[in-house]
Amino acid sequence: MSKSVVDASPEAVTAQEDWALAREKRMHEIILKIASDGLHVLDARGNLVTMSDSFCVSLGYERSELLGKHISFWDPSFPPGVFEERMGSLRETNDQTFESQYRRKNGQFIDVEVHARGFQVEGEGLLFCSSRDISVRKQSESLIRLQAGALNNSVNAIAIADATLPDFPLVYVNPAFERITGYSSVEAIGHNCRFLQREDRAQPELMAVRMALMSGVPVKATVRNYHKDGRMFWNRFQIAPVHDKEGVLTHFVAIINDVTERKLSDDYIRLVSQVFLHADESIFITDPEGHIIETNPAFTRTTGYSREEVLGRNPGFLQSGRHDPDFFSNLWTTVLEQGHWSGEIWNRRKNGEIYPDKLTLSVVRNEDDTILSIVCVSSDITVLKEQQNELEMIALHDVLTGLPNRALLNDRLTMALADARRFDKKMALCFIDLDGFKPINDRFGHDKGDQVLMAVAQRMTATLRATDTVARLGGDEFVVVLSEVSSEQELIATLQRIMTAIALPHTFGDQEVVVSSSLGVTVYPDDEVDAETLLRHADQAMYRAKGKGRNCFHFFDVVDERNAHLRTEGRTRIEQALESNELELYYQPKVHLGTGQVLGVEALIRWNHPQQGVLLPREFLPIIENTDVETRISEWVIETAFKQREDWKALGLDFGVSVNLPARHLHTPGFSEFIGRMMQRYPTDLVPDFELEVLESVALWDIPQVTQAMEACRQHGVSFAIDDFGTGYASLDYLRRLPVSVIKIDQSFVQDMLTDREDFAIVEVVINLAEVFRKEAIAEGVETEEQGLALIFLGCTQAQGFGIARPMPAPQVADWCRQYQPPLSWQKASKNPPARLSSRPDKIDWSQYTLGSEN
Ligand SMILES: Nc1nc2c(ncn2[C@@H]2O[C@H](COP(=O)(O)OP(=O)(O)OP(=O)(O)O)[C@@H](O)[C@H]2O)c(=O)[nH]1
Repeated sequence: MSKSVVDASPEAVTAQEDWALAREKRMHEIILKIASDGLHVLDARGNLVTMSDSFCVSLGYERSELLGKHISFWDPSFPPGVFEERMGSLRETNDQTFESQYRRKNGQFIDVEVHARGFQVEGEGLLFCSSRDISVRKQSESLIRLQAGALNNSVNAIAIADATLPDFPLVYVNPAFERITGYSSVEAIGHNCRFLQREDRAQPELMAVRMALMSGVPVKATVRNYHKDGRMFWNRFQIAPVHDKEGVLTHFVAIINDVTERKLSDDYIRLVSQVFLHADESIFITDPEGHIIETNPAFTRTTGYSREEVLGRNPGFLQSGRHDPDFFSNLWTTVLEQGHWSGEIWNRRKNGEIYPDKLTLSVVRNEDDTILSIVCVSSDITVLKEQQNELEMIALHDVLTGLPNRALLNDRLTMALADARRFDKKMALCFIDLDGFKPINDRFGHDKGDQVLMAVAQRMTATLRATDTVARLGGDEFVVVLSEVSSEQELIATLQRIMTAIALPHTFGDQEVVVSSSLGVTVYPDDEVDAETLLRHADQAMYRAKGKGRNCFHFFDVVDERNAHLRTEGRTRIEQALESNELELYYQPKVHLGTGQVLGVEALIRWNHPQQGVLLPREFLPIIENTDVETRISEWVIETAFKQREDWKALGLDFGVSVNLPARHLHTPGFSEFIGRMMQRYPTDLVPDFELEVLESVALWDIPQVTQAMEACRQHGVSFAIDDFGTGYASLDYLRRLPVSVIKIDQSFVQDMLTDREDFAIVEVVINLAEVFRKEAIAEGVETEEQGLALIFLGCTQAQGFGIARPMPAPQVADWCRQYQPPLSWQKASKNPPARLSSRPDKIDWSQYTLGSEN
């Protein structure tokens, strides 16, 4: 320093300046050597003029390899021509920073940030460039971009919470989080994640998560969370703690998955596998080719085969041999066509035992409809079958004898009938009732009765063929179905065998008991009806056998039955006739033969049949004999006659009316009260003027009862006549005791009295009897003048018959009464009655009388 002060000569100054220059140059050289940025200078054409060592190193070239090279040698973004353009703008702006990529000698590119500045040296324009390798920065920038992209596009919801703040608020949530939870990032950020929970916050998994977060350790869990709209979803998440460089916990990153669907299907699969493992049903699964691919423990328990023994095998080893090949081919056809087969099958266990299985086969298909597998579920129904058989046995058999009961009989009978129809065979049904069985019970006790029933059952079974059926209906009633009958003789022989077997003695101690039987038989197809009717017919025939005196058989008569059927139909039709006013009463006058005075009229029913015209009582009354219809019609007859009598009374015709009373009606409870009501409803001064005619046979039925019934009616003012007298065999004593006022001589005697001596005698006797018992006699069926005359001679002056008047409709009666005149012969004879005739019509001197002259 002192030298410069001391020595300030021009040489010294020049030397000093040179030194300073050299020093500066040296410094520049050093700078270029040690500079870390890649310093380099380009001339106006872009050729490299000088550079720092670091520039050479960054490009991997020797200095000599680079000097003078055009910029495009390392920077492809400056091809020749482009540099000059850019340089121009550089000169203008003078200073520029830009990023580019240099190609290294080894071909690798490096990212650089270039700072360029133009300058002049001795009039030459140069460009100073300083380039810095920014590859590392670039890489981390792109990594950050990549990470952001990954977060935004992740299908998993991601949430980041600040671990340094109380309550760990969220600082970031990705779009998947927004999608899965329904909460936007604005709604979520700043809050603890618990907004995804509801009242079930005590889930054990959540507790574990809280503990882990407090301890700052990673955690995984699956919990129930709730979408913003309230929907529950299963959230399977994992939370990882994030630490800074110093190891301080700063954040938690949670990856969240909605696994609802999977969880449900997992749960379902878990459930199904539990069912599979613990089911009582034996299950095996086959592939589409029928090889077993899985079995459950119940399969092993049932069949005795372990899973390992059967895997890969065809289940044919379970076959019992009880089904024919068709059975299995049908089974598989059904499974493949309908996807399902269910039924019972006999299988064989490993120990050889055959057992009944209730089997269901189901095809499981893929989405493309190809078969995935076949599932076979089966239950060993051995016990069930045994119980079923036992129940069937109880339900279908009689407990005492073990024979089929009514239900099984119906089955067998229906089958036998179907067989007979199909094969055109004869079959017979036999209804058997023991005779006098009740006394066995009464004498020896019910137990002994039971023994008899059991013995009878055994004997009958032993007597018949295996194809026949012996059934017990109850009590001492049995039914036998003879499934094939070749001839009547054979059938009769069988019936006799049955009767003989039943009639074998039963021994109780030292007592021997014999029971006979009554059999009712019907044969198909002679009796071509259904099973139920066949049984009814056999039952009816059995009653006929009982009626014939028991210990015999009776064949059901189809013709009889048909008539009975017609009777039933007829009954219904007659009831309809009553309802639709098709019935009418005709009246036949009863007169005094001598004076012609009308003493009364007998009401006689007629049916004005719409198709058949007027029907007489004998044409339809027999059909309803002894039925309720008969009683109803009788009530109608009585009331109509009462009414008619009142009408005639109004016309001044004061004669009585009589009606024919059916026996059943007389004995109907309340009959006398009915008569009482009629008398009250249609009162009269003439007593008695209403007469009930009862057949002699009816009157004799049960004299004390009939007498009682008649007396009860007489209290109400009606009288009784015995109709058709002489046809029964009334004892004189009965005739005396019966409270009847009139005896009507049956027309059959009257009609033949002049030709048949016996009839004449009967007429005479009846007239005399009536006189003796102080009853009036009236002759029915007088057809000729001679008959009337003979009756007068015999002392009978009252008569009715076609010879006097035919029955006529009510409106004609009044006119008839006005005009009727008896034959003169009758008038004359009754005025001068001859001495009583003897029982000899041939003794009558007819010549005294002029017959038919004035009538
Ligand atoms: N021991 C015994 N008796 C029974 C059983 N079921 C019904 N009875 C009796 O069997 C009898 C059958 O009655 P009926 O057929 O009218 O008696 P019956 O003496 O054979 O008379 P007829 O058939 O007219 O000859 C009745 O007394 C029943 O009480 C039973 O299971 N065991």
